[in-house]
Amino acid sequence: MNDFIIAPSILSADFARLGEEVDTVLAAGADIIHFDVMDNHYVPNLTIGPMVCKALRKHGVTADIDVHLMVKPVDRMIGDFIEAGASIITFHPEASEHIDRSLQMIKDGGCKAGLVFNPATPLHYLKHVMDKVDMVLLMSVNPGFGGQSFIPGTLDKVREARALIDASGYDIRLEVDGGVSEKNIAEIARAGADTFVAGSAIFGKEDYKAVIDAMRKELASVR
Ligand SMILES: O=C(CO)[C@@H](O)[C@H](O)COP(=O)(O)O
Ligand SMILES: [Fe+2]
Repeated sequence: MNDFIIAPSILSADFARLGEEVDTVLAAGADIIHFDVMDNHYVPNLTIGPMVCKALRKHGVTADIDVHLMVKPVDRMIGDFIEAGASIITFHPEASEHIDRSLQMIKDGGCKAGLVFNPATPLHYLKHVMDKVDMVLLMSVNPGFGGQSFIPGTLDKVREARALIDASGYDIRLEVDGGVSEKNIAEIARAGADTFVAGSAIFGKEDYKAVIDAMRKELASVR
């Protein structure tokens, strides 16, 4: 895997042509696919579930699928996504009654596990589970919709999370999700992120490769 990972969010893809959209964005240079699951309960929107993940695998997608669960309760969905071919499963700690158990269920299923922090959710949920976390996902918008503006205060939180991860000694990726584009990706990387979700910035343009290339060019100036 590259040092920096670009993870297009298929929330902004054309769902009527999802398999083709995923093939196109991977051929354009994306590293992994970000898969947003919303339940109209934890967040005020409703999207896609394990059947769609499974359908993408059946379609022939071999890239990692990064499942971002915005559902409550969390645990009921974990087994279904493991079975559907998820590679990484992240969830919001406030949406789980037993964070350690949810993380362990994901790990036991052979997937990478992660916690997602909304803009106002404190990082202290990480403290006792760092050994079970492969990914920290910082939301730079409030979850529920694509196409929102990046909340600038996220940059301080990225720095704080980077310091915690480095001090832990564990191999944990730091992902940022919401309002990421070629215009701010370098600044987010400089703050310490290594994995970048971008939905509307990529799928909102005609030429996905041009956007991903522009993002890589920006990232090349960072490290
Ligand atoms: O999880 C979410 C939204 O809740 C995201 O993954 C969005 O899909 C990102 O979309 P853009 O802000 O990049 O358009
Ligand atoms: Fe997401």
